[in-house]
Amino acid sequence: MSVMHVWRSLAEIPDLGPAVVTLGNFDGVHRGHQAVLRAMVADARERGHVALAMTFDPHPKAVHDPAHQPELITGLDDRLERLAATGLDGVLVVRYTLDFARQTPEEFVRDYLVDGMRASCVVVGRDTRFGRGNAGDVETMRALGRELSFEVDIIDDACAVSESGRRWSSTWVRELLDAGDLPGANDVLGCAHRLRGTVIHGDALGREIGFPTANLDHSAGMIPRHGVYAAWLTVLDGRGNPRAQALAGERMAAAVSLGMNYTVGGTDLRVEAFCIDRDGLDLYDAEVALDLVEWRRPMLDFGSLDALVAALGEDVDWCREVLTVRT
Ligand SMILES: Cc1cc2nc3c(=O)[nH]c(=O)nc-3n(C[C@H](O)[C@H](O)[C@H](O)COP(=O)(O)O)c2cc1C
Ligand SMILES: Nc1ncnc2c1ncn2[C@@H]1O[C@H](COP(=O)(O)OP(=O)(O)O)[C@@H](O)[C@H]1O
Repeated sequence: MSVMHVWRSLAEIPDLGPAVVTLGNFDGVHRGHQAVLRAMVADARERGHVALAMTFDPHPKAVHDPAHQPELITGLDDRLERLAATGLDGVLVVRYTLDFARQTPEEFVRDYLVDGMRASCVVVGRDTRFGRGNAGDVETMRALGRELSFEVDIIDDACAVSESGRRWSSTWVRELLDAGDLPGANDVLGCAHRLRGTVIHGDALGREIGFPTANLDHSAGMIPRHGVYAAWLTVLDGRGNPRAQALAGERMAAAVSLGMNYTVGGTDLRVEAFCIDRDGLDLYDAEVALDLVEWRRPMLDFGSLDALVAALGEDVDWCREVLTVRT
């Protein structure tokens, strides 16, 4: 598989010939997104054109309405990784600003889609909106296509609906994550929900009670319902820690605790992972990913460390079993 290009500005895009182009936030790159993108890639291949997408960072809502911006399902790194898996040839990441949003629909289409990305065909949903004040819609795109000589392909609704009849959507994924329904969320996502972060120092109590936990300085991935989860921990980058780097890419079974450590008087959100059957790890400073598999129970105040330790033993047994079944 060829590597997907990632461009941060129009000026970086080389001439790759005519392109089938789509645009969107692609939050989570869920199965609806994947279906559309795969169909588009297949169509581009048939035409002998390249398949390109435009995506926005930050999320437009974060710029227009910061008070109501949604927590993104993944950070940009995971969005790009998942976009690459659909076979796209390139992605333009547009730095979304109020200035960018001020372009008229025509300016945007001419400068970005036609001159910048060389669109021979633009793929959009029925409810697409673009340009200043969201003035552009499907009809605007069709009219601009006639004027500027590109086709407009409206996404087939069949692509957008799951077997249950509900439309695939980022909102659906967020609802499932809020409910702690990880098998459900992972099904809509088409892959495990991933949290990313750097391993930092906690209170150094874990090693005393026999359950050392890698504490994450959480940097990306929507925080789902608090509680205990079975998960896979992967070291993405040792970041100067050679012992962690030696484990890079290896998936380790983990019991994850996500929330307030009430038993020890905790009042802030902690994201911690105990790697099962792995003694003597050193993960400090590494960038790690947690792929969440299943929620077990809420965070509790056990009243004593002894009771907490007993519960952790049971949690770990449960996680070991869940992760053996779901490889
Ligand atoms: C699987 C698992 C479940 C946990 N559940 C709880 C819990 O229900 N309540 C709680 O107060 N702390 C819970 N913890 C967090 C511990 O309190 C925490 O790991 C311990 O205080 C050590 O923290 P440290 O890494 O900062 O040293 C859990 C930890 C793990 C690994
Ligand atoms: N099985 C393991 N799972 C997770 N971390 C481990 C494990 N074994 C050793 N470690 C190391 O121990 C650290 C956690 O120990 P802990 O006493 O909880 O300290 P802290 O409070 O700083 O997290 C982790 O950051 C990691 O480097």
